Amino acid sequence: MTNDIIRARDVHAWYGSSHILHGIDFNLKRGETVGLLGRNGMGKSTLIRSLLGHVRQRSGTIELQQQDMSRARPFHAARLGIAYVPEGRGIFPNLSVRENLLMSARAGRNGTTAWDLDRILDTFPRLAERLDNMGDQLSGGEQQMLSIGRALMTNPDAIILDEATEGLAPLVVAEIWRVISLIRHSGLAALVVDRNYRKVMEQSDRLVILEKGRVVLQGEAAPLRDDPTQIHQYLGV
Ligand SMILES: Nc1ncnc2c1ncn2[C@@H]1O[C@H](COP(=O)(O)OP(=O)(O)OP(=O)(O)O)[C@@H](O)[C@H]1O
Repeated sequence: MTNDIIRARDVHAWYGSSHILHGIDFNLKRGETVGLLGRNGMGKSTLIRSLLGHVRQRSGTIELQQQDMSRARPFHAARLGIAYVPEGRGIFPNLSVRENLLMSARAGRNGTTAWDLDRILDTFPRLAERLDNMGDQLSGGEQQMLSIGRALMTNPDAIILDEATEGLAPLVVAEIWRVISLIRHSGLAALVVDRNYRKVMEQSDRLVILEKGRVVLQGEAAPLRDDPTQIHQYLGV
């Protein structure tokens, strides 16, 4: 049995007549954290959105949990245990923190309910203090925590975080990275996109770098951390 939660081969994607992804191969294995890097507009979000079925105009082979996703719709990915925290969050503004969390609660594919309300509130003490506040009364950082909390409440096998720290104050950013590290060490697989490439390198087992819709570098994170010359070259930093 393969260990891949996500397995994609030769993925192309288009927005109208703009050809954005040009034949991408990508894997996410059980339990690993992959950092997806690349300068602005290189196709990171488009790759994620294509893998999950949000981009209609796509081709190639995409399998989630060994199931063919070529015709699948976004809710299939969620059902297969792949939780997505999109750029710009996605919470219910008119529901309380508690309601937001409880409405996402469900057992994982293997029946686990390891992530329940108590564990989320232990993980995010800020949410515990705001349980009865409405989503739209939260700060940006609290909304982001809630969005991650909602994803974890589904007891997924993998979580995808696209720019989870974008636009947040430094203390909140540090808090989100603490949780990303905790998620990583909990055994859940993760795919992480973030502008802070140093943090991504530090928190990933493997790195994938995109340039103009192609994978230009991928490999174990440790050697790339030790010698970041290539990373600097591709990221222009
Ligand atoms: N909905 C859309 N319609 C048309 N073009 C799009 C759309 N979304 C993204 N693009 C274009 O596709 C290309 C890849 O964008 P994408 O958002 O995937 O990049 P990214 O690597 O995630 O960068 P960023 O960090 O800026 O989000 C860019 O040229 C962008 O302008």
